[in-house]
Amino acid sequence: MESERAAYAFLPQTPIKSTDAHLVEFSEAMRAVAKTLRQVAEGKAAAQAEAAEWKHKYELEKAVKAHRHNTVTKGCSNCDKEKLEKLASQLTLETTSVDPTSCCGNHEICSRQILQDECPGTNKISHDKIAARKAPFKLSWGCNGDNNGQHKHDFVSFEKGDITTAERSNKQILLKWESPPQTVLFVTKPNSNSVHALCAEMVRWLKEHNNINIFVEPRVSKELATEDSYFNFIQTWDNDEEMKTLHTKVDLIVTLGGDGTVLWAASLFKGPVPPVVAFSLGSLGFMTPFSSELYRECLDHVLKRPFGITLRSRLQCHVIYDSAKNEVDTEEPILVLNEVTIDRGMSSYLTYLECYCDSSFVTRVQGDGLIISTTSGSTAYSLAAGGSMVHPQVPGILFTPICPHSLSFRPLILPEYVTLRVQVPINSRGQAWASFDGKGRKQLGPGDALICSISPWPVPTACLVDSTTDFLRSIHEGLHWNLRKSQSFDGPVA
Ligand SMILES: NC(=O)c1ccc[n+]([C@@H]2O[C@H](COP(=O)([O-])OP(=O)(O)OC[C@H]3O[C@@H](n4cnc5c(N)ncnc54)[C@H](O)[C@@H]3O)[C@@H](O)[C@H]2O)c1
Ligand SMILES: Nc1ncnc2c1ncn2[C@@H]1O[C@H](COP(=O)(O)OP(=O)(O)OP(=O)(O)O)[C@@H](O)[C@H]1O
Repeated sequence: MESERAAYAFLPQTPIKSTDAHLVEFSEAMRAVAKTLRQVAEGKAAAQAEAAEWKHKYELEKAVKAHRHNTVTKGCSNCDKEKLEKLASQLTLETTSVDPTSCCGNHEICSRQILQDECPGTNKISHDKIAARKAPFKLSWGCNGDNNGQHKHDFVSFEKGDITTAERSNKQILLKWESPPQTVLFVTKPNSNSVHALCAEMVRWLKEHNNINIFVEPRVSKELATEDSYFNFIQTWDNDEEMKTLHTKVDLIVTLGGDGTVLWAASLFKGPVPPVVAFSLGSLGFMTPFSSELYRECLDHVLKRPFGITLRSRLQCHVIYDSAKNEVDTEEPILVLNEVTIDRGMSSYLTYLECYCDSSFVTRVQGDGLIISTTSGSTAYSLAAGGSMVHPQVPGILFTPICPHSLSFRPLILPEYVTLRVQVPINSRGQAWASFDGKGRKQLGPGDALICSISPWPVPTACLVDSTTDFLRSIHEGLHWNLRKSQSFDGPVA
């Protein structure tokens, strides 16, 4: 404070003409020094006050514990209110009025009540002291002032200005029907006799045992109808417009196949997706935890009881062509459950891509290409290109180069709320190709770009046990993660 006063005292002694730039600068600098000195002094005072308060709290707690110990060891039959009041009055911290009926359950003093931070009462001085120290603030989610009203109370709570992540967002999500599901959509791997036979069997069983309405893809509808007129009750769709309304009719999706069938089922839904129960009839089956042999028990369970789901985020991708950049983009986004890949396709040239994250430049990719993956896709192509395996409930986007011609291009994981732009530079030698969950290739020429961000429509997949158990089981049993012979017992002792 002395130094600050000296700095201010010095200011009037230096008459400044507004034309004298050096002196103006000097005077500004002096003001800055004065301000910093004041802040340091205030900081020190605040730290001392806080330390004193903590010491005080500690002493108070000690006194309360000692009192409690005495009362318990003496076997008191009633809460010693008088003693407690005396003890509280000796303390400078504000105390709550102690309600003997609420604290006397065990005839002990409720120290938590005494030590509460915000406690209305009569000790005005100490209350003011606490209020002055604690500047209230709010944090909100939303970027660039765009408050879209999407609050994430499940992840961070801001009680009284204290940031806490005690409430985690990755708790297992449970799906509980409020009224019984009535309609099931079957999505099946094509060209497989065993899948076809199982589909027919499951449809029969669901109709006869649960009176469920059934939807199947047009191809399967034709197959079943020609096979047996019994299946005439099965419904399907005739065109894309009808397909777009499927989510309003279907309660549950059953997939029979491998991971590709789950990807296919997800791709039928450009918006909300009903819960998916994935039966394993493929080879790897990373996302297909249910055994087809136990389909009766499994379907009975998911139709009648609450079950765990994994909310698998999807990426929504837009291709912006240089030739059409002035036109309004009317194309619907392409939604992917695994990843979008931008690679060199048939070209033998190096892919050259410029990448941006929101408005920041990320890097140039010079190699075979780039994978932008969801966390569900982290165990697919991204894994093969050296990306990390990520639990599907982790909110993030993976940025994994394919064979980069660079010694230091490590894969990244970015937060889920960013928008990525991958652009083929105008001076690029060749073309690039984008593919979506390994399908639907689109050519990108110089100046064309791909924009992607997390879609608001995730794919809820039913868990066999829970998200984490299922994920670990898949990496162990499907990918044989970290499989190694165990070290023998005998050998040198460390
Ligand atoms: N080099 C590679 O590893 C490579 C190359 C191209 C495509 N793919 C992956 O194939 C996917 C398309 O799958 P498909 O079944 O239609 O094609 P596919 O029949 O070629 O199968 C690819 C393999 O990837 C597995 N797979 C798919 N999604 C997975 C996931 N999320 N986690 C773990 N494994 C997964 C499948 O089980 C299958 O064994 C693409 O999205 C891409 O991720 C991988
Ligand atoms: N209903 C469908 N219509 C058209 N194509 C489909 C359908 N279901 C799956 N496919 C395609 O069939 C291919 C094989 O399917 P899938 O991946 O499910 O079987 P798999 O390869 O035997 O199993 P896994 O992926 O577990 O190794 C995939 O490319 C997938 O896109």
